[in-house]
Amino acid sequence: MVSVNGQDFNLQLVDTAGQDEYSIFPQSHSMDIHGYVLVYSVTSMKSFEVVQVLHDKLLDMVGKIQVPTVLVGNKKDLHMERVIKPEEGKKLADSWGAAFMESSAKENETAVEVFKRIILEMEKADGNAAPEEKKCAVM
Ligand SMILES: Nc1nc2c(ncn2[C@@H]2O[C@H](COP(=O)(O)OP(=O)(O)OP(=O)(O)O)[C@@H](O)[C@H]2O)c(=O)[nH]1
Repeated sequence: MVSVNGQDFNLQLVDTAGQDEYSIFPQSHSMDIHGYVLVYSVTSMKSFEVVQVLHDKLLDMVGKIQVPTVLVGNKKDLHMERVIKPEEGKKLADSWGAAFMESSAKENETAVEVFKRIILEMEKADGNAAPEEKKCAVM
């Protein structure tokens, strides 16, 4: 349960198995899913390329030009190993019409923030017409 703007959201999370750009994206990943969190590592150019391929596949699968998405650059605590600048992540997210943030799984606070952001994106897509409590499925 996550609270955003005084409203409680029941989040149901679906984690994908490790993906690479060649893996098939099962149709089930588009059924009953309201928003997507795409995560790359700021220490890996490969992962940054893979999220771009995954995003393309995702749009193909859901058949829309935009879906509520948050692009997350994770491992921001690894300063010495960083290869992707925040501006590059932001630019990519902007090109998708998605929200962007950087996080560290080592900081609980940024992890919670990711879920708050995807709820806001889903709300935006939903036109903010909100019943008392919502169920959201996030992948
Ligand atoms: N320093 C640091 N390490 C992290 C962070 N997030 C994940 N890791 C480490 O990165 C490794 C992979 O993390 P996972 O959570 O298994 O990554 P994943 O993308 O779910 O992996 P698969 O889906 O199994 O491919 C683990 O050793 C984590 O401890 C982070 O924010 N900072």
